[in-house]
Amino acid sequence: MAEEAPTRAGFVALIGAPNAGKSTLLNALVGSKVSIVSRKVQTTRTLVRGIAMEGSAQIVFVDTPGIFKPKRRLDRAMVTSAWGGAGDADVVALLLDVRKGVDEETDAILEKLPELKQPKVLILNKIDLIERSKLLELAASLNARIGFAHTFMVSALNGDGIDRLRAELAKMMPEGPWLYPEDQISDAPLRMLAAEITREKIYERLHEELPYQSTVETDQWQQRPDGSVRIEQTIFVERDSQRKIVLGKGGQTIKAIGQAARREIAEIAEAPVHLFLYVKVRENWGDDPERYREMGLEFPKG
Ligand SMILES: Nc1nc2c(ncn2[C@@H]2O[C@H](COP(=O)(O)OP(=O)(O)OP(=O)(O)O)[C@@H](O)[C@H]2O)c(=O)[nH]1
Repeated sequence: MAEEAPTRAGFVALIGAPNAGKSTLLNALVGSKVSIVSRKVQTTRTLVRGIAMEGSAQIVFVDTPGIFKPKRRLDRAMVTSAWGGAGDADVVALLLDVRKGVDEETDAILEKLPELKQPKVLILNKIDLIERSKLLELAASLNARIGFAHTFMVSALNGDGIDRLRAELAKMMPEGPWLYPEDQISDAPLRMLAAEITREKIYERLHEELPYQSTVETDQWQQRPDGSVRIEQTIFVERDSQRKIVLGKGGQTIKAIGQAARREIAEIAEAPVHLFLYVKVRENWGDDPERYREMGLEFPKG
């Protein structure tokens, strides 16, 4: 039997200011439509943005929104955990628009980067827009400031440097089994985003009664022959009293949550959506470190 290369899999936290070209880069790296993870949904937690395959390696790109200019109260409260999300990743990648250079926000990010222990890489994007001498100058000055393991110069728009970037990131992934089954790679970001949208709708309506006490999982994402999508999600709460709050009187609350979520999910899915929501009590939810990890939150120790 021929010896196969060991499988590798890991997370790359992609940090980039708005308009640095994250969506364009992910589309180029992943080769499927991931830009659906739109500007509109300003979520706060670590989000899977796309999954790239390179040989036997699986590279899961996660986004840590909220690091740049946290505006909303919840966002501000969660910035620490957004950084925590970056801390969980195997590689932290800083994406920079070379034409824009280092502005105030990026400067603040650069200040914080050394606190993260894992390898960091610098991705200089939009190299099609500036002169080579300026590009090299920028690369040199950033490398003098932070010990980047690699510096990549790419144009996400025309594809320059993308194959090399993907190949090098693959080598940085730890050996281990893939994190996502192959047949879910293309819709994993959508599943997660849909869960995030529903969670956001719950938060909008119930944050006083249910601060951070629910999670949402997308159990089913099924394309139907008529072009619509059937989605089933489970909302997990800690106690039966919370389940009643989520359901509301005569099911009014969950109905409203479902309607609002369905509208937004249909936009990202670009298809009519049938959304089915279930509410379940998960006992001792708060004691399960795995749940915290899934949300990109650190498990409170001690
Ligand atoms: N010239 C040039 N333009 C680029 C390049 N990459 C991205 N852009 C453009 O930069 C703009 C912002 O790109 P997006 O991919 O939407 O960037 P983003 O705002 O970081 O993505 P989100 O995080 O999803 O909001 C778009 O107009 C892109 O076409 C590049 O390599 N060269």
